[in-house]
Amino acid sequence: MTETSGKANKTDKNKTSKVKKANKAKPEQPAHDSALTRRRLLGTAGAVGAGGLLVGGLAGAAGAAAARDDKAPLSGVGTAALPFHGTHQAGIADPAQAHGHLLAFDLAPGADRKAAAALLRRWSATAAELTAGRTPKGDDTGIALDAGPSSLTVTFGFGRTFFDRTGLTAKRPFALEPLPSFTQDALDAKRSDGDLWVQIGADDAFVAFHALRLLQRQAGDSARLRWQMNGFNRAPGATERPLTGRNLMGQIDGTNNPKPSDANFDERIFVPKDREGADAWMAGGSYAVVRRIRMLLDTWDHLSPERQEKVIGRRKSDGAPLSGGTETTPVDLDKVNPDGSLAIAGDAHIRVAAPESNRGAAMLRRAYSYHDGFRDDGAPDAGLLFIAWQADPMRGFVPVQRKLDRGDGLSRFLKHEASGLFAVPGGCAEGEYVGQRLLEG
Ligand SMILES: C=CC1=C(C)c2cc3[nH]c(cc4nc(cc5[nH]c(cc1n2)c(C)c5CCC(=O)O)C(CCC(=O)O)=C4C)c(C)c3C=C
Ligand SMILES: [Fe+2]
Repeated sequence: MTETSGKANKTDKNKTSKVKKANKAKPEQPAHDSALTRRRLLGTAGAVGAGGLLVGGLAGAAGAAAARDDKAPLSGVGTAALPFHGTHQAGIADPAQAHGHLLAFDLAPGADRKAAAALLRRWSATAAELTAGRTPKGDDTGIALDAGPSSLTVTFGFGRTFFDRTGLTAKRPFALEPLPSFTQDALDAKRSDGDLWVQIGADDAFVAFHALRLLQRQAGDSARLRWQMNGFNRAPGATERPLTGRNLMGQIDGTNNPKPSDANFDERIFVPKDREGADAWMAGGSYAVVRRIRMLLDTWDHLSPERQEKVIGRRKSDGAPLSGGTETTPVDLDKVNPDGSLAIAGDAHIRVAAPESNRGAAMLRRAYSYHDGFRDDGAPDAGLLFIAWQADPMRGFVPVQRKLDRGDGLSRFLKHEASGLFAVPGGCAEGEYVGQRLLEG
C-alpha cells in the first residue's frame, strides 16, 4: 500500500550473499554472550555505519558477527532500525514492512488498571529492546538470533471496551464511538474489536514472529489473545528501484496517500499535541481503523484488464490515472473522453474515495495483504488487512466508507469480514511506556 523503501538494491543483495557464504565457512558458536556482543558492537559500529546504516540497527548485526567471529555486515534490510521512542509511535508514518502481524487481546477477568499498566510497561520495554536489535533480558527463544532489527515496529492501541474494564470510562475519547454499520459488512464478531491492539511489522519474518511470540508470552495471566491476522507486502529490494506496492488484485495501491511532507499531514493523521480535556492523553496519537477485507478474486479475475482499470480509475500497469499522465500526475476528475464520457467513471474507486468527493476527509492507508489458504468453494481466502490512520475517524474513514458503501464500483468485489477501531496513543520517551499518560494520569 505504501511506497517500498527500496533500501536493498543490487549491492545489498551482494552483501547478503557474502554474509551467507561467510556463515557457512565458520562453525556455529554460542550466540548469547551478551558481553562479547556489546564489545563487538562498539568495534563494528564504524565499519557498518559507513554503509549508511542506522546505529540502532547494529546490535543484532554485531551480535551475529561476534558469534561467528567474522566481520561481514548484515545487508541493508537487516540493519535498518526505526526508533521505538518518540512523539508518535512507530508503525504509522513509516513504510509498511514486508511482514505484519495484527493482534487483539482482551484483559483477563479480574485484570484491572494496575495490571494493564504493568502489561503495557512490560510490552513497551520489550518492544524498545527488539526494535533496537537487542535481545530482551531473559529471552532464550533464539528465534531471531543472527538477524538485525529489520525495520521492526511495534504499535499499541486501546479498544473501546478497555476503558470500562479498567475504570477509565471518563477518559474514553468520543472518537472511539462504535463505527456505523455499512450495507456491505459481513463482520465476524470473534475477529473484530478487542481491549488491546498490537501491530507488528518487520522486513524479516523471523524478526516479526519473535516480537509476536515474546509479547504473547508476556501477556501472561493479564490478557488473552482475541484474534490474530498475518499479512505481507512486497519485500524491500524485490524491484529494481523503489516503487509503490501492489495489492492482490494486481493494482498499484498507495499512490494518493497523504505524505509526511504534506503541509497538513500531521493535522490529518495525528491528534494535536496541545489536546486538552478528557482525552488529553491522546496528544500525538492517532486512530486506527482495521478492516479485514476479503477480495472476491475469482470474480475479479473474470473482468478484462480494461474493465478492471475502469473500476479503479487508474491503469494497472503503472498506476497512472485514466485522466492521463503518470502515476503521480494529479487526478483530473472533470476530464471527459472524446465520446463525452467521464475519463474517470462516476463509480470509479478513486473518484468516490477522493478527499474532493468527501469534503476533504482523508486518511493514511497502511495495509498488509493476506492469504489464509482456500475456502471450501475453492476461492482464495485472501485480501487486504486495511489499516486507516487518522486524527479523527469521523473526518477520515467513516465518511469515505459511507460513500464507498453507496456508490463504489469496487465494492462488489469485496467483503468486509472483520473490523476494529483503536485509540493509538502518542509515543513515549525512554524509561516510559506507551499509554502511561492514560493509565497513570
Ligand atoms: C474507506 C476507505 C477505503 C477503503 C475501505 C478502501 C479499500 C480498498 N482500496 C483498494 C484499492 C485502491 N484504493 C485506491 C485509492 C484510495 N482508496 C481510498 C480509500 C479506501 N480504500 C482512498 C482515500 C484512496 C485515494 C483516492 C484518491 O485521493 O485518489 C487505489 C488507487 C491508488 C492509490 O491512490 O492508492 C487503489 C488501487 C482496495 C483493493 C481496497 C479493498 C480491498
Ligand atoms: Fe482504496
